[in-house]
Amino acid sequence: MATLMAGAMSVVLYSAHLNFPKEIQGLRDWAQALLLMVVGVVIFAVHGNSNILLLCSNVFIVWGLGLMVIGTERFYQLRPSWRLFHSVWILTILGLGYWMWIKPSFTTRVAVASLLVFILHARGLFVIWKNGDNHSSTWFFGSLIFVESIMVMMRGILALASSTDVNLMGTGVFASLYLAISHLMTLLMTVGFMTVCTRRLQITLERRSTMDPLTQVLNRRGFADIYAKEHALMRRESTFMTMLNIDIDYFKRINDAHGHAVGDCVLVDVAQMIGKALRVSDHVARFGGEEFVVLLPSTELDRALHIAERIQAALRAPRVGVPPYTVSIGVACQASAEESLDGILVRADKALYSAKERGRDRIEVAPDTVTQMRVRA
Ligand SMILES: Nc1nc2c(ncn2[C@@H]2O[C@H](COP(=O)(O)OP(=O)(O)OP(=O)(O)O)[C@@H](O)[C@H]2O)c(=O)[nH]1
Repeated sequence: MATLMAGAMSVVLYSAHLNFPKEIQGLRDWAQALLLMVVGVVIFAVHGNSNILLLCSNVFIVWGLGLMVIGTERFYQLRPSWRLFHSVWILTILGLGYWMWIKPSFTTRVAVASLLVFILHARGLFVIWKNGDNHSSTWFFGSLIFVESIMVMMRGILALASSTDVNLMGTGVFASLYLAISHLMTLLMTVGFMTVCTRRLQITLERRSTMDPLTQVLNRRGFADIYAKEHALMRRESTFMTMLNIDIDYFKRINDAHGHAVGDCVLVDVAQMIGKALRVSDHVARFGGEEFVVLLPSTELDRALHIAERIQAALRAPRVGVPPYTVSIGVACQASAEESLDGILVRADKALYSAKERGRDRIEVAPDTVTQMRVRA
């Protein structure tokens, strides 16, 4: 029953894959893996004494477990290890076939199959350990695979010790425990997939709501969140911060002359070039259209002007793939924690307006900035 429910859950995973094919990878493999494992378990339940059906059942289960590893690798944006997948799959068919028909040995067969499955689990665990974040969903997912691998390893060791208890058709204590845990694990594994998937979804949605999709820098909302944090820090440590309001000159002409697609490339270019000119502690956002805002924490006017000049020079330099363009920059420095985001934005905007009025491709400082700095001094 638990296994059949896991099969039903694969539909949920598949529909999540259809909704977020790029953001959450690996879901399709996980959904297919669950279905294959369900098929394998059903065949095992009806195989009676047929070796062919037993082999088919194992092939489906190992196929499913292999796809689970591929899905986990894709989920963490790694290249899928198809070589391992195919090797384990082929070795399962050859190994089981050999010890079923050519040199029949039940315990060797179990030991070999357990080793191959253990290899797949070990790879899955390694991927999660190396790439998973320190979050309860990752721990839960990893723990399930860990328990599964321990069970499989124990079965392999017991088989090597020639214990008859590893026969899953028998009534031994270990066999019953193994079957019960395996069925439960298949169901829990779908829960594990769902928890890490939900976590990834949460991160994706948060990112979508705070990032500009075209340029991949912050949007207005994301910028406001960052500003609030920097503002609190500024109040605590009594430092300065500076805002640059950057606007592309005659952007409409670029769109008109080269088309909207090239205009979009210019916007991406601006975001990238600004990003390169900043420290990791600085923040850049696109406020819509061709207007960008940069927040420079703990930065006084002189240093901010130097950064603004560096950005202008970098953008002025000719580059392949984008038409030449310039930017105007308005600079406003915040020395008082009493001022709000809107306040400093208005001042930076006024400075930008004045740069535009005075001929563009210029940097202008908001007049109140100098007064503020003097008061502060
Ligand atoms: N390609 C592209 N263009 C955009 C986007 N958002 C706004 N625009 C265009 O940006 C142009 C802005 O034009 P204006 O506000 O007149 O400014 P400008 O031509 O840069 O002139 P100045 O700012 O005065 O130097 C408009 O033509 C908008 O259609 C976008 O996401 N992509």
